[in-house]
Amino acid sequence: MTTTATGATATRTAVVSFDQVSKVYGAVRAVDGLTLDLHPGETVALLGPNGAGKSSTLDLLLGLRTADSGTVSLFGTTPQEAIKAGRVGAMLQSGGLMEDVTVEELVRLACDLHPRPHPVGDVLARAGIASIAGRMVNKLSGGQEQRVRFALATAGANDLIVLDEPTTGMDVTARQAFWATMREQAEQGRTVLFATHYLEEADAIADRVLVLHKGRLLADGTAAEIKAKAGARRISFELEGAINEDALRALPFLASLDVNGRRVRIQSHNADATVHAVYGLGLYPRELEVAGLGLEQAFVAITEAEEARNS
Ligand SMILES: Nc1ncnc2c1ncn2[C@@H]1O[C@H](COP(=O)(O)OP(=O)(O)OP(=O)(O)O)[C@@H](O)[C@H]1O
Repeated sequence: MTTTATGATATRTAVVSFDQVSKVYGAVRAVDGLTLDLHPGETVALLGPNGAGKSSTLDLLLGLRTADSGTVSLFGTTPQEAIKAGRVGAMLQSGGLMEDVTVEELVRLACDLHPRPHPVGDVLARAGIASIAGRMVNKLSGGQEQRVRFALATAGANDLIVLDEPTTGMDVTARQAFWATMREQAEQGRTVLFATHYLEEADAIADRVLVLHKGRLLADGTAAEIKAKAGARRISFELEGAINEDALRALPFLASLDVNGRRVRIQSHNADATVHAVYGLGLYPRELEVAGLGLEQAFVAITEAEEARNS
């Protein structure tokens, strides 16, 4: 149920819906009771350390694997039905490209197979591969291959685009062009879900971030909310003279301490109280800075806290 700006309540079908979904490989719970809904027009980043279950989640979403329990639905139907209807485009990490064809032939094939295809020329141009359209697929660089995968994922009018670490191997220019295109897709109401190891991409591009750890959802919110959830702030200053690390380590609300030469870096759960205590030690911190955590630090803090809870 959604409440609109006018206060009216409307029901909208989730683009993706996971209800208590689990996937087990032997003793490994790759996906563990995952429940979440994605909505039209959202750009969602899926973050998690190696082995967190990101690829397994995307495989379940795309119907490439079957859940051991729970239900996965896309647009209120099964993943297979949604894909058959041409509503989903995917760009996965693995999976070789057909080799003995040119880039254009491969893209044309993808367009021919799509129920709602875009013109081949548009697809090539959008993916930045018009200039290499005549090249054999087996002669491409890693970054060019990624662009071809991207073209295949956007060969038709999909409502959901699923990307597993899409910019791996792309240079900075290709990466920027890629995300500009993805933003356009989201502005047109498409839902974009991407798994990434580049936290700065999640921070810059996603309007919603899902943090997965051991197959469970640890955090779900905007990048700002995830940073706030980590609950710590960064304090940085310089000290003159010998530094007594033991005294610093005993500061209140300390989450971490790093001393490098004269520079002291602290993560604190209560920055005001920690800084006050630094002065209380009779120290005179110079070039004092207090800032929130970056997404990367928040992500590490959240997953480490979960590890500590489980150990
Ligand atoms: N086919 C499989 N057989 C057995 N175990 C598997 C299989 N696929 C994945 N796993 C295990 O399930 C867990 C989740 O793996 P998954 O590939 O989904 O994680 P990921 O978050 O995508 O990791 P990465 O960031 O390294 O790509 C891991 O412990 C992995 O070893």
